Formats: sequence, structure tokens, C-alpha cells
Amino acid sequence: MNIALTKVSENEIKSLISASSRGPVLRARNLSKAWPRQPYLLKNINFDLYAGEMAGVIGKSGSGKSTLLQLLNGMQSISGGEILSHYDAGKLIDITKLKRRALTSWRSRCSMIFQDYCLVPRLDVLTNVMLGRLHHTSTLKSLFNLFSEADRSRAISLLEWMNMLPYALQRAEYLSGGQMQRVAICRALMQNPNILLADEPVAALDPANTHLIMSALCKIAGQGVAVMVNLHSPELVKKYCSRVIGIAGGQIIFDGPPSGLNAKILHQLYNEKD
Ligand SMILES: Nc1ncnc2c1ncn2[C@@H]1O[C@H](COP(=O)(O)OP(=O)(O)OP(=O)(O)O)[C@@H](O)[C@H]1O
Repeated sequence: MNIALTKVSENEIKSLISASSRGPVLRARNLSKAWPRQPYLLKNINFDLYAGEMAGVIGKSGSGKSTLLQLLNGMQSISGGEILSHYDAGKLIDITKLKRRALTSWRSRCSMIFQDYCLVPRLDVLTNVMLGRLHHTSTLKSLFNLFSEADRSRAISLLEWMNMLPYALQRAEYLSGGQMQRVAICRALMQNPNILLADEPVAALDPANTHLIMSALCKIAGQGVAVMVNLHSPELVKKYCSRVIGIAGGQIIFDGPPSGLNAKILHQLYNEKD
């Protein structure tokens, strides 16, 4: 297979990544989640998520950060409240009510990356990225790896943007963690999302790779995508995020610029008793 080694310009990337207006892309209203052993994991959470922002979510382990992202993406059902988004012809709808195809379509607009990358180890990098188009391709076509030329060229451009094109034909299992995460980001961007949720994307990475991934997420936000990222380290939030959402005791106890994260708030976030 021939892979053109052309440099991808920022303008081309702008056209690859869907930039939307700078208004709210999502509204969480009185959002609650209960698990059998945790009836109040998240209770009455309210926030708006805006196009082009890089929102970091922090809170101690078990505070519900991953659950929150999974609720937004529709991977988990809510226990109460609503998640509103402009979904159909600008109409504001509650995405928690979506079923089947509509839900799948929402998930591709609100795509997600994970700490453990979730790549298919035996497939090559390019195919892993094109799998991001799975929702848009018939099952039969995807079974036979018959992605369209447009999908292939989009995947190649994204890989080049992430400096991963030289690895396009290599099996994903041979990549380093940082490289796998860059491929996972390309796969998420194949869906043309206007929201990108990142669940502890750098938890397993060294400082150099952490910088690469966090910088890439900032660039994606810079193109108008609303990025929401769960992080363990307040230092990372201060360095890369434009907004911090701090969760403790099932509620948002801080929502503002990283400069507002003072010792008292950090104490509340991390020393709250279970
Ligand atoms: N599918 C599930 N069924 C029951 N309980 C769950 C489920 N998923 C998560 N939980 C519980 O919800 C709580 C919050 O988990 P969650 O992963 O959202 O926290 P977190 O803040 O992301 O933690 P960490 O930083 O350690 O990843 C945990 O106590 C967990 O056991």
C-alpha cells in the first residue's frame, strides 16, 4: 500500500477536526448516578461544556470521574437528571433518552479515549484508526476491511498530524504506550467528534509522552472540540487545562480556572472522608 508522506497543514487539520461555534455543546442538569453499593456516587451535578475548552476533571480515586464521562458518552445509564445537547438540526435534546442508532451516533460525536488505549493489538495502526469509522461503515464492509478511500486518506492525515505515519503498517501491539495513545486519539478523531472525553489518558505514561498527549488534546480543543479529561494530578490540570471541575462527595465542589485551585480546595478534593 502506498502512503503519501505529505505534510499536513494546520488548515487541513482544521477541516479534519470539526470546529463548532463557541457555545455550550452539552448541558448536564441535576445529573445523578447511583450504584447498588453507592447510592450517592454523583448527585445533582450541573455544568455546561463549551466548544473549544479543555476541561480537566479531578477528584480522589473513586470519586466518580470515570463514571461521569461514561454517563456523558451514554456508556452508562443515568439514575436521574438529564444531559442536553444540540443533536438533531440544532434541536436541544436529552441524550440519555437516545436508543440504538441514535445512541451510536451520539457516541461518535462524543467520542472517548481510555487509559488502556483499547486498540486491537493484532491489527495494524492504520486499520485501528479506520475502525473509528465503524459506526459509519456497514458491518460487512468493515469485516473485510473495506474502508473507503476517503476514510483511508483521513486516517493517514491524522496519523501524520500525530507523527505516527511511519508506524501505519505496524501491528498496534508493538507500539509504546505513548504511541498507542496517539493512535487512539486518531481513531477517536475519525468519528469527527465535537466532544472528546479522555479518561485518564496519561495515567500510564512517562513525562515526555504525557506532554505529547496533553499537548495534542490542547491542540484538538484549539480546533473547537470540547475536550473533557480526567486527570489524577492537579499539576497537569494547572499546566494544560483552561477549566477545572473538581468532584468530591458526589458533587462539583469547584468549577473554574486552574488559578482558583488553592490549598483549601485541594484539601477538600483529596482529603474528604468516604
Ligand atoms: N459498573 C459498576 N458497577 C458498580 N459500581 C461501579 C461500577 N463502575 C464504577 N463503580 C463504582 O463507582 C465508584 C466510582 O468509580 P469511578 O471509576 O467512576 O471513580 P474514579 O473517580 O474514576 O476513580 P479512579 O480515579 O480510581 O479511576 C467506585 O467505587 C466504583 O467501584
